[in-house]
Amino acid sequence: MPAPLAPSSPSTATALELVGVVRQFGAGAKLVRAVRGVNLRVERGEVVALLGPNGAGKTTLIDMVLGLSDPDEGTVRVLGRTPRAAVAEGALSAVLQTGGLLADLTVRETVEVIASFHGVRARVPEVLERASLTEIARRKVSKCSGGEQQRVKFALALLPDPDVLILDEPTAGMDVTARRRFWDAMRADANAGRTIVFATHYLEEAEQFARRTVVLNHGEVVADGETATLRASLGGRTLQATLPAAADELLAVLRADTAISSLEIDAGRVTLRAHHSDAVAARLLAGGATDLEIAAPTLETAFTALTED
Ligand SMILES: Nc1ncnc2c1ncn2[C@@H]1O[C@H](COP(=O)(O)OP(=O)(O)OP(=O)(O)O)[C@@H](O)[C@H]1O
Repeated sequence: MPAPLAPSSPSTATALELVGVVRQFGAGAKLVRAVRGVNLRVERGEVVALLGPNGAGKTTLIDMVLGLSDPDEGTVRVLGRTPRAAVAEGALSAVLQTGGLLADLTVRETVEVIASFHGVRARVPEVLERASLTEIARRKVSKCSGGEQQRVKFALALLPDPDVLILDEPTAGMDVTARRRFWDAMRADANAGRTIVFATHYLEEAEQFARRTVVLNHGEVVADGETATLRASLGGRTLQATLPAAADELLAVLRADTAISSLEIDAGRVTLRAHHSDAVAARLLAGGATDLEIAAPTLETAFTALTED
């Protein structure tokens, strides 16, 4: 008889493994299929962006990864164990959109209270530093900006020194400077080898911060790959040019070109998206168009192409 498999140790197990995960709400005519059979594997040390429009299922998925709810079908494993076991061991923690802080405590007091709870008071100075909170440690939470409060939550999530950190739209509502400060703190942390999965609406956050992006739409994974590859393969290039006075013939040629995925005209200027941009550019110039501009694809165009219904 083969020996039973030993449970994989946290240091070697896959950080995150979702197999056939389904989660539904309601019933009958009101049935919402929020997550429809998601398979996802994240290795240790990866930084992954979870991107998707409103209602795509990101929060539902994250809640299951954290053990806050159970899948109707399928399994979720974090470091080879159930999410709740991973949380209990301090191997998994999160920065969530919801969940309040106590307004009357200072930043330091807040972190100290939770550190005592975890039995890790010695980590307080390091964690304050990592979340860029040392300078405002004596400020009351009620006086902190939204961005600063999110960094307090980030500090709390770091207290158990988790192997896997999950963030659900951590910078929602922050201004550009606050977002940059938040991600600077996060980047330093990711470089130290933590596995990070974050949901975001901000495409540039995925581009700047995550090597890998998973796009979710209607509860399904519609793309999963290197962020840069995803952008290049799906976005095409954007070309803009001023049309000549008599442009009918040129436009007819462009409209018949299957390599051109969109074409708009505004005030005599044509904007189009195309995969074979050099050939399209040559066609535009041969047809008398002027002031040609070619822009590299952005993740935004890729994202739109993937999630447009
Ligand atoms: N408790 C619930 N009861 C009923 N429907 C729900 C519940 N929670 C989520 N849903 C529905 O499930 C779908 C997915 O929602 P979810 O919050 O996971 O999306 P999301 O990608 O996180 O969206 P957002 O970016 O707006 O936060 C939506 O249609 C939502 O209305």
